[in-house]
Amino acid sequence: MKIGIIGIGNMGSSIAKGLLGQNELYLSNRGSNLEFFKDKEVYIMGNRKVVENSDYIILAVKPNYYKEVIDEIKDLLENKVFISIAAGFTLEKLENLLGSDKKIVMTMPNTPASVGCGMSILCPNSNVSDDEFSNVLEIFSSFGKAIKIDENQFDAASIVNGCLPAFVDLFIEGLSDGAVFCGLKRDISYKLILQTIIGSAKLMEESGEHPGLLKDKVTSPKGTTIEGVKALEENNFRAGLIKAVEASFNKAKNM
Ligand SMILES: NC(=O)C1=CN([C@@H]2O[C@H](COP(=O)(O)OP(=O)(O)OC[C@H]3O[C@@H](n4cnc5c(N)ncnc54)[C@H](O)[C@@H]3O)[C@@H](O)[C@H]2O)C=CC1
Ligand SMILES: O=C(O)[C@@H]1CCC=N1
Repeated sequence: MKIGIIGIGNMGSSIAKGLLGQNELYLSNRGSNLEFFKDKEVYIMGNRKVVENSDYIILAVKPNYYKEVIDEIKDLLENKVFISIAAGFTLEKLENLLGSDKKIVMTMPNTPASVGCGMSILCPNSNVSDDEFSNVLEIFSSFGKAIKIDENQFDAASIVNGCLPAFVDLFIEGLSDGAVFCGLKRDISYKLILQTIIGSAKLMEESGEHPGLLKDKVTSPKGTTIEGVKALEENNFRAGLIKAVEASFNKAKNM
């Protein structure tokens, strides 16, 4: 496939790395963040040239630059598929900026894409054909898992998808601080916490069991775990998570 990516920062470079080798890749970036790609099989050029050469164009600049870049390239998008990864850009907003006749897929990937372990949600507008959408799914599957999601589910799903890595990072950092407070060496704490989180996620995925049930299997009567669970509840752990998702959701709606 001929794929163009405009904006090679955190997400653009993660996506480009996942796509290396199997596709014709056209990249552009304002500034000089393309060192990694200089000796790779990619074409580096300006924004308009990227669009001219590609069939699928991923716009990976920050949301506040979206309008500026769309104005620069929108006359070149006839019969091409425009792919958004920006927070807060609904299909309606994108159609208003690009034209309602354009082929648009709104998506939300996440940063684990950079290690081939991303999770992406995708939602096409009605101008995108089934074959074109399959190709976009294939593009996003090359750096992790990708699923189609209904437009009315997209806003809430995009918070879980896009913002969650930062929430998980805070969780890990806090757990490590607790372990260090209790005397554990920092590097050992990260090793244990990371493997335990990966293992807990895998256990839940493979067993299909409810998280409450898996928690019950760890908590013995009068044991150590239930003490920690009580402390978490007293400090509004779950209410805090609900509020965090709600706050990010409200922000996305008002961008
Ligand atoms: N960072 C994250 O966790 C996630 C970000 N996103 C979305 O991805 C998009 C990009 O975010 P990041 O990669 O974090 O930003 P970033 O700032 O790391 O990368 C953006 C890149 O675009 C370049 N750029 C700016 N204006 C340009 C222009 N006119 N032409 C060409 N290149 C230009 C910048 O030089 C920079 O390298 C945003 O819309 C964000 O909402 C989506 C999912 C997760
Ligand atoms: O907050 C941000 O800017 C990005 C968008 C989705 C996740 N993080």
